[in-house]
Order: sequence, then structure tokens, then C-alpha cells
Amino acid sequence: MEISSMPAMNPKKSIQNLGETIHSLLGFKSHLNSNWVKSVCEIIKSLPEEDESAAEEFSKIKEEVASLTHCINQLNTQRRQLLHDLLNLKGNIRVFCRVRPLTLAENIGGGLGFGLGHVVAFDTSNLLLELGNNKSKRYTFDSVFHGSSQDGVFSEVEPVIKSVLDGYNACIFAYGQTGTGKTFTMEGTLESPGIVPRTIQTLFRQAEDSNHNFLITFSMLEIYLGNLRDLLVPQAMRSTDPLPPCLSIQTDPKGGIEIENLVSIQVSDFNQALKLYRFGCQLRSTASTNSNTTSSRSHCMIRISITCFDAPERRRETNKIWLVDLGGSERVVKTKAWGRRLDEGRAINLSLSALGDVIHALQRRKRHIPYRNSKLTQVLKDSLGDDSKTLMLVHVSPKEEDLCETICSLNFAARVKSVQLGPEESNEARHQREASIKNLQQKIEEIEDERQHMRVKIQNLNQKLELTRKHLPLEEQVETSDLSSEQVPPSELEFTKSIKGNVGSEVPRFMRSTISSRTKIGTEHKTSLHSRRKRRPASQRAGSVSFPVKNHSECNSDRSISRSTCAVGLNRKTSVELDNATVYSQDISECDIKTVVLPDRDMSQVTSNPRNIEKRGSRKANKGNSTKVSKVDQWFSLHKDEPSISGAAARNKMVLDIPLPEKKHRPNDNKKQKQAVLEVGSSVSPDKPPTLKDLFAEETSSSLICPPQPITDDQKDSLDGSLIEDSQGGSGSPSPPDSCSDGSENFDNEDEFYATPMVQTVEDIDHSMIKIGRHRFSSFDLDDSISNSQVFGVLAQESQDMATERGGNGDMDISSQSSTEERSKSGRAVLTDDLKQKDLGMTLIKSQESAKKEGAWFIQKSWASALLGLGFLDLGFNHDFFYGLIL
Ligand SMILES: Nc1ncnc2c1ncn2[C@@H]1O[C@H](COP(=O)(O)OP(=O)(O)OP(=O)(O)O)[C@@H](O)[C@H]1O
Repeated sequence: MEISSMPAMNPKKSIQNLGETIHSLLGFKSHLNSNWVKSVCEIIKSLPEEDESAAEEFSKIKEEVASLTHCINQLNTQRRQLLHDLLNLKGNIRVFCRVRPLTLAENIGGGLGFGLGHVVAFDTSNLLLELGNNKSKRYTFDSVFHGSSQDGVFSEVEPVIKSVLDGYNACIFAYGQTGTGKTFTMEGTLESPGIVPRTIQTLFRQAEDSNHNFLITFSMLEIYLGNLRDLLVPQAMRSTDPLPPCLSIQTDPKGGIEIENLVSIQVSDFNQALKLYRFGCQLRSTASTNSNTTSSRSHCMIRISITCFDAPERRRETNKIWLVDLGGSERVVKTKAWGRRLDEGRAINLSLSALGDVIHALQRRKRHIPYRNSKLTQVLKDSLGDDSKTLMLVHVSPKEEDLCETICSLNFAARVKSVQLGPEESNEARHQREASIKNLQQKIEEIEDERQHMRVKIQNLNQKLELTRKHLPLEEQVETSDLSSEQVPPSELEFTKSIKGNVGSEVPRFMRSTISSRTKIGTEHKTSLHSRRKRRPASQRAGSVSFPVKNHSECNSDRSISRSTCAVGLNRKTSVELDNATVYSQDISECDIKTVVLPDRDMSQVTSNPRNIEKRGSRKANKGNSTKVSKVDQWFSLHKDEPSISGAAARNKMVLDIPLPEKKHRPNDNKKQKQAVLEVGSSVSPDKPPTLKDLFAEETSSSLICPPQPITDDQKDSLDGSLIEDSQGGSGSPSPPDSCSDGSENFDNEDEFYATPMVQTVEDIDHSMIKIGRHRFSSFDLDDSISNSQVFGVLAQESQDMATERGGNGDMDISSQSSTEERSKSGRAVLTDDLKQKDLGMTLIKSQESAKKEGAWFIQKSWASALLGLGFLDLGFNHDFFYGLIL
């Protein structure tokens, strides 16, 4: 068809004429007269009549909205300035003190009555410590909470949260002696939520109230024994599982701190963030100690990052708030901790002291701030300085027996506080300051009311605008909707793009670019999660899987280090099955912060003002896309194969009993000493405190008792896959109770499954494992030394058992049920109290297996025993020598 022959088309022709135009076109091409064209014409005809006045009204409303928005922006600027002044007046580092009420048990147990104890709130900012002999000491804080509700505490915290939306970095700590209520303050309970859930809620509420677009991301980590651990990534539970990439702290050229490999998930509402928070809490390391049955053994740190795209007046485009539940300071003398618990306590105390030093140096405006003294202060470096808001909640116990710890905590807080205030503030100055604070608070409230009023107006106008738009000519409708889509801030796209990937994980770390160098060069790498880092340095791997064998408490302790890192060999999937749609940054040095995003950018993820939400909503409706994809849900779906950790309520899970002092062997009890040591049939469950019966069994065996590790349902499946079947039979059935305990009582719980008390070896890719009874040990746990007497004891005991078997059965049928029972009943000992495994030990144990099969076990053991007894080891012969002999 000749174009020139077509009827002239008037571009401004009204939409209702379009139908006729199409028909006239059809005159030239009659075969185009399809049903489709007819239906298009009908749809067009059915459109509402154009309203000439609609366009006029539409532009009027738009102008009104624009002027109101301008007013709100001005109010925002004013409010921001007032809030800044207010916080400056209050101090950038503020210290609150919260006194834990006496628990019911403490009251019943003859504790001090509330308010009658040695710690008394004098008024809302003074605390009186009664030291006896009519002596008392007064401490002054920004606020003192004595018997205050969570609401009361949060109302004081709230201004800091508001300043976060203005672009300030902030940091809120809960500090104090173990068991004084730090976790209660930060996490709270379902009935009375703590600061973390309230902060998240406030942030979202404020973000929605503001007329800016915010992108909020959530991360959670813990510092356990000086190592950073991502709490949103379950730890590897099987030795074959890829280990989560280790986190490292990096400084960007502007002095900002980035934590490489830390997962950061976009959250679009309070519920999503809360879901992640609960997930993280379940993975946190807790344990039972003398002072607290669910004591936090690490510093738990929640980071909420806020990016605002369209507010150049904000302090920073991206800022963050850290909410930190510090591990409890503790005195070893009091907690009687030892072993792992002692290490944890020591690590916590060291980092708390480093934190105190940093804050002190900041307050004194010293040139050198000792950030590098601990991971805690390194992570918080950019959130602790001048330009950040810091709030420390010091927790104290009202109990008299905690007086020492209370004084320590209060002195720590006073050190922070008093330095800040400098010379003693005069009464007049204080009154003046307080009046100014009140004045500012009032002004802020007025502005907020006005803002709220305008917001409602804008909301109504926006609704009206949408209705009016429908009456506009089609071209204008398209134009106005195009306008709204153009308002998607480019920085948001950049944010999504900034998710870095993994390139060349094969390249050694030292050869890879750092954040700083990448930022300078401006390079970015992309990759997929499939190539995520597989291994950590051995030193770090060892940390998560080591099972030192000391005594039963220690074994329990180690199982309970983390809710997520219970054991190697358990079927805990961390190999994330990645959805193609997910972009995920990878390796330790190739990425900045891992942010889980979808390539299909879902605008609902950006918390924004109602106007934008509406626009986005209408855009979505136009596209016919009704499915809201949640990134948090996707994150959880990535981890759907993880065993449920929600079964046991996070902090209610009793993970171990109080470490007991080591048992000494009784020199007189030769028989028991000979039988020494590992009681494989003990019925003490690591999840329960030992019963009297358990303790009795421990006593009668006169030795260290290493309790069985009950295998939960979640773990049962994995056992087969990860451990070699017990060649001596009985691996699949619960082993009988030990001779000292009543089996019917200890094994009647069918939900608990006990592995057999036999020595097994397991080789896997990463390391060798030995399974001794119910205990699995990895080769890299093994110490370099093993005492001859210990090995001798092991072998002598095994020899004795074999002799018993021979006598009883007349052959070497080691798989016979009777011999198995005999073994189990005699409760043979494999390891002494301080036994450390080593390659030698492993080799000997491995050789046991092969030798038994050849029927020469008894003779060979006698050989080895004799040699060991003679102290050949001390003469420098290594395990190869013995291995050769045995073979
Ligand atoms: N203000 C409070 N009101 C009611 N109960 C409280 C309060 N503070 C603490 N508790 C209770 O005291 C117990 C110990 O508190 P919590 O676990 O929070 O201590 P913690 O300081 O976090 O200890 P740790 O440092 O060992 O983790 C909990 O049972 C908690 O519910």
C-alpha cells in the first residue's frame, strides 16, 4: 500500500474516532477485518467520554501536591536540624542504666526486695549504690530505668532511631554483667518486644511517613571467640557441605566499614525484617552458665542499612544503625567457667575492654583511637565517631551478691559518661540545657504534627489525581504515567547493580583487589553463587568442628556452641541450591556486601511515601502483575532444606549444662582407674542438666564421663550418610545403658537415638574423623602430644575386653550381639580426662579395625602396648614406626 494513498491522520484526533480510522484503513485491506480488530474497536468505543475540564483539574491538583510536598520538604529540613541540635545537647554518646528487677525465684529465695537492694534509683538520672556502713555512691546517667517497661526504655531510644533516617550512623549497645537483662532489653519477649523489633518498626513507620524513597537492608552477625559469623547463613553441618564464606572487615576510601561476604537482605516491611531477625537469633551462640541458663556467648550485632535516593540534604546517601547485644561481662571466679566457657568469657571481656578504651579515647578526643584492638571495635569504627549517635544501655543486677560486678559495670559506664561531660556541670547550666531540650522537643513535635497533617492532605489529593487522570485524553494519561515511572530514582538501579559477584575465586586472596582498590579503579565483578567460596583456612574450619574431649561438660559445651554448628556429620545442608534468578556476591575478596536481589527489580521493596507506592501500584496494575515477590521469602526458600531450627524456641533452648569441674581419679580405686574413663553408655543428655542419677553414675565410674550425644530426628538421617556403619553391630540400634545407670530409665525415650559406643574412622574430603562411641573427632583437633599412659590405657583396656570376648565365645566373632553387649556394659574407656587425639591415636585406632579382621588383634595390641609402655614414643619414634610394627 502506498503511504501517500492513506487517509491523512490527525494526531490530535480524539480517541473515539480511532475506531472509524481503523475501519477506514480496513477499506484498503479488507482481509485484515479480523475479530481482533473488531474487539479493539469496541474497547476503544467503550472508553469514557473525554472531559475537557479534567485536564485543567488534573494540573491544578498536581500543583497543589507539588506545593504541599515542597512545604513538607522544608519542614523535614527544619525537623532534621532541630533533632540534630537536640541530640547534640543530649550528647552524641549517651549512657542509660537499667536495673533488672529481682526475679520471682530470687525473691522467694530470700533475695532483696525491689528497691531495698543495694542498687536504688535515686531519680530518673541518678543511681545510688549502697555499699554498707552508711556509705553510698551516686552515679549520674542520661536516664536511669528502675522497674521501667520496655515502652519506657524505647521512648528514650527513639530520637536516635529518628536521626538514622536523617542519614546519621548510630549504634545502640546493651552492656552489662551476664544475666542482667541485655538480651531482654534488645530482643525482649513476644509480649514485651525489645529495642530491636521496635527499632525496625519505627524505621519502617518513619520511612513511610517521609516523602522520600528508602531502601532498607538487614544483616546480622555475631562475634564469637573473636571471629565474625553471619547469622543469616546457617553454618556447615556436614564436613562435605561448603563452608560459609568467612567475613572480613574492610575499610573503604572514605573510612566507611564494609564487611565482606556479609549477607544483606532487602526488606520491604517490618514483618520481613522480623522474620530475618528471628532466624538470626536462632543461630546465635548461647549456653547455660552458672549465672544465666541462656547466656549469650557472643556479641550479637544487627545492622540495618538505609539508602535514600532522593534526599541530597541527608547526611549520607547510605547510613546504618548497629544494634548490639554485647556478651555479658563475667568474672571467672564467680561463673566458675572453664574450658570453652572460659575462652568465651575471656574473649567477651577482652572485646568489652577494647570497646571501653575506644569510647574513652573518642571522648577524650585522642589522636589515636585503638579500634584495631578487637573485631567489635573494628566493625563499629564508622558508627562510633563524632558524626554518629551512640547509646549505651548499661545493665546492672539488684542482687547484693552481684555488687562487685555492678560496681564494675557502673564504673565502666561512668568512665564513658563523665569524660563526655567534662568538668562537672553547674546546676544552672544543667537547667538551661534541660529547658533547651524541652523546647526543641516541643518544636519537633509541632513540626511532626504539621507534617502529618500535610501528608494526609497529599494522600487525598493523590487519590483525586488518580481519578481525574482517568478522564484525561489517552495521550495525556500515557504521559502522566510515564512521568511517574521516570521518577524511579537512578540511584536505586545503581544500588541493585552494585551487588558484586565473584570473579576468580581461584586467585589467592592476596592477589585480589580490595574494596578500596576496586572503588578507586571502579571495577565491578559479577558472578553466580555457584562458585561461592568453598573453604576457609584450616584454622577457621577447625574452630567450627572441633570436639575436644575433656569431660562430659566440655563435650556438651562444644555441641552447644552454636545452635547451628552442632556437629560435623549431621545432615545440615548449607549448599545453597540457587535459584537462577538470584544474584549473589561471593568470595571474600571479590565483593563488598552480599545483597540478595532479584534481577527483576521489584519496586515494592523500596519503602517509600504513599504517593510513590500508589504510582507503583498503578503501574503494576497496568502491567497486570499481581505477584509480589519477596526477597526475604526467596532467602528463606534458599534455606528451605535446612533442618528446622525453629522447633526449639531460640532462646529457650537449653543447650548445655553448667560446666562441672574436672573429676580427679581416685588413686586408691585401682579397679576403677584401670577401667578408666570414657563412659560411652552414659545417659546424660546434653540438652538437659545432669540428673542426680547421672551425677551418681559419674561418681561411681570415678572418671570423666563423656555423655552420649543424643541424635535428634533431624540428625538421624545424616548419620548413615556421614559415618561409617559400626562394624561391631548395633549402630542402628540404641546402645544399652551403661552399667551404672538404669537403662529403662535412660533409654526409654524413643525420640532419642544413640550412636554405638565403638571406635570408627571416617575419612572425608576435608579431614579425617574418628568416631569414638558417640563422639566424633576431627583430625585437625588432634594435639601434637599424646601421653603414652593414655594410649597404653586404651589398648590395655581393649586387650582386656578382647580376652573377655575370647573367653566367652571361644572365637573372634566380633559382630556377635553378646560381645557387643559385653563391651557396652563394661563401659570401656577410651580416653582420659586430658586425652588429646593425634595422628598416632588415629592410626592406632584405625589399625584396631584391620587387625581385628585378621584375628591377630590381641597379640598386636600387646606388642604396641608393651612398646608404648616402655616409652618408645618419648624416644622420638613416630606413629609410622608403630604402624609398621602393627602391620
Ligand atoms: N527488665 C526485666 N524484666 C523482666 N525480666 C527480666 C528483665 N531483665 C532481665 N530479665 C530476665 O532475666 C533473665 C536474664 O536476662 P537476659 O538473658 O536478658 O540476660 P543477659 O544480660 O542477656 O545475659 P547474658 O549476658 O548471659 O546473655 C531472663 O530470664 C530475663 O527474662
